[in-house]
Amino acid sequence: MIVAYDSRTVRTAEAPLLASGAPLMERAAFALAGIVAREVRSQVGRVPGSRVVVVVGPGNNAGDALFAGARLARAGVQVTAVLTSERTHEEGFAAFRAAGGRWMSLVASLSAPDEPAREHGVSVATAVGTVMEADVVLDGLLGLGSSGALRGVTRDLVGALVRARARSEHRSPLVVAVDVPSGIGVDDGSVPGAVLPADVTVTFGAVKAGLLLPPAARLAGRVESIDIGLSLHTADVDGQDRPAVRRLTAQDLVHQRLLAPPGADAHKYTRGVVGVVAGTEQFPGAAVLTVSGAIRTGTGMVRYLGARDVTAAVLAARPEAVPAGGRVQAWALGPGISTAPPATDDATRAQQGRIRHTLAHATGELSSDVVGDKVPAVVDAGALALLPRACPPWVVITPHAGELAQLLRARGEDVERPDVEAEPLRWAQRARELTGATVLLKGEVTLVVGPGCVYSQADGPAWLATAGAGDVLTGVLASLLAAHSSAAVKEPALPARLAAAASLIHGLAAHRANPGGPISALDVADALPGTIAQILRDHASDRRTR
Ligand SMILES: NC(=O)C1=CN([C@@H]2O[C@H](COP(=O)(O)OP(=O)(O)OC[C@H]3O[C@@H](n4cnc5c(N)ncnc54)[C@H](OP(=O)(O)O)[C@@H]3O)[C@@H](O)[C@H]2O)[C@@H](O)CC1
Ligand SMILES: [K+]
Repeated sequence: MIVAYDSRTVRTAEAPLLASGAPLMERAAFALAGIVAREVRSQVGRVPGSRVVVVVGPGNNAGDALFAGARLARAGVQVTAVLTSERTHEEGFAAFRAAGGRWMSLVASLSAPDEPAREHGVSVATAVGTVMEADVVLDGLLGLGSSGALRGVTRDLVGALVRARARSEHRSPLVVAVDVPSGIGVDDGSVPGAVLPADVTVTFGAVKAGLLLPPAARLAGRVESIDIGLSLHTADVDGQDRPAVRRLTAQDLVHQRLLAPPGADAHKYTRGVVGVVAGTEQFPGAAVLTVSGAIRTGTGMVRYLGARDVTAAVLAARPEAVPAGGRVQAWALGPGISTAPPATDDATRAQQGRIRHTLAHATGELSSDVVGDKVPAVVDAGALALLPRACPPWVVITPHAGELAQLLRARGEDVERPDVEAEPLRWAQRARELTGATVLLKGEVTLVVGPGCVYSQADGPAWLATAGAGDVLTGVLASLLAAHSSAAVKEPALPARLAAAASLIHGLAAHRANPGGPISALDVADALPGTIAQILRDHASDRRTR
């Protein structure tokens, strides 16, 4: 599992070490210089004689970059620092100059106003020209201390660099962000203004939440986390150093038994029975995809409920499906059903009626003596408008940004799709507060918000943004919830973990369906069995040796 922390937690963990004189910045700069040297070597084949520019701001983030720059200069790299502020990290700057680093400043005076240096007050255009000739640029403008959009000359420089890189047809330097890409919301992953997109982010002590959260996550490139000696816990317990964001890996699916091969005494109810209410004559494919997603994830049995023609389509594609009600351990509700009640046709009205009835039982809203009535449910597409006012966490809603905005508006929030896209964490958390449900917000990076936990999964290729892919995900998630049905009702955070697991499996299946090329939703469903077999093969042995 990858875990990420907010800035307050990281600073709290740093404080005692700094007080005892632990050389945190030296450790950070040492590791940073090593990674930059490796990147330079892979870019230009050698380290001495290569060109690196460090762009630096006023604080300790600049200190990391300048000390790393000093190390690189001593290794024979031509290093130039571009200063953007009247003050910078003094010791770092002194070490950098002592190592032979060159520098220029965008401000007219740098702590010594009378010093006649031609490097003072250079134009943004001059700085951009220098950066664009480099092999690697280090973004050491701002780190944990950043607040809001970049301001002043820092904003001008970053804006000009973004434009120069977009214009440059041939080469532009590889960007290594120091701790975080400067200007992102370190804690919430927001992107309030211009940010220089990084190819690599070298982050110190712990991954910062904003590096995993959309939309900033896509500006971080590959994230390399450097251990500088902070001790932070990853456990699921309340406390100051609880992770702000988690990301599951394939290994977690096996180690946490989210995926497990059936035991010798397994039968369909131990493997889980999924009930699907999806599809109408207008959108029969959604029913096929949802049912396929559940069956191909290894569920014990799928019951399908819908109109006769849609049932025929489901059975033609998946003869294993059972076209009748009965005991169900998790529901998949809503794909292929119109999102705008009241429905104008009988078939949609019938499906909506089934969904209302199912949700009333599954959530425990209708008191019932029937054992196993309270069961997890995935609420997608057309079922979102039918969500009860208050839900337990074993109801998992799976909207995309537009659907989430619609659901929030129906609950009195003034929010549109672009607002959700700009601050997905904020709005997913708001939806959880307002509904009580676990929220899986689909996107390039999928967010899952459950009670006291946030997961961020970025596993699928961009090709996965295709019609029907969400229907398959609904089936995958219902299958996992059915396999853990009673635990998911008892443990409030388990549905969120299973939702993150479903997103991960779905993303990996998309890669497997056609590596590097176009995929259809049914291809993703068909790739699920092989993907799951691969995950179990790859990680079963390391589980045994733990
Ligand atoms: N402590 C240690 O030993 C270790 C620290 N480490 C490193 O230190 C980094 C944190 O350093 P930090 O706290 O000095 O903050 P940092 O982000 O460099 O500068 C903040 C200053 O920027 C300014 N500013 C803020 N927002 C702005 C904006 N939007 N636009 C423009 N300017 C803005 C604001 O200055 P002001 O504008 O108020 O003058 C503020 O004071 C951390 O990320 C890691 O890299 C690691 O090496 C581990 C060991
Ligand atoms: K930075």
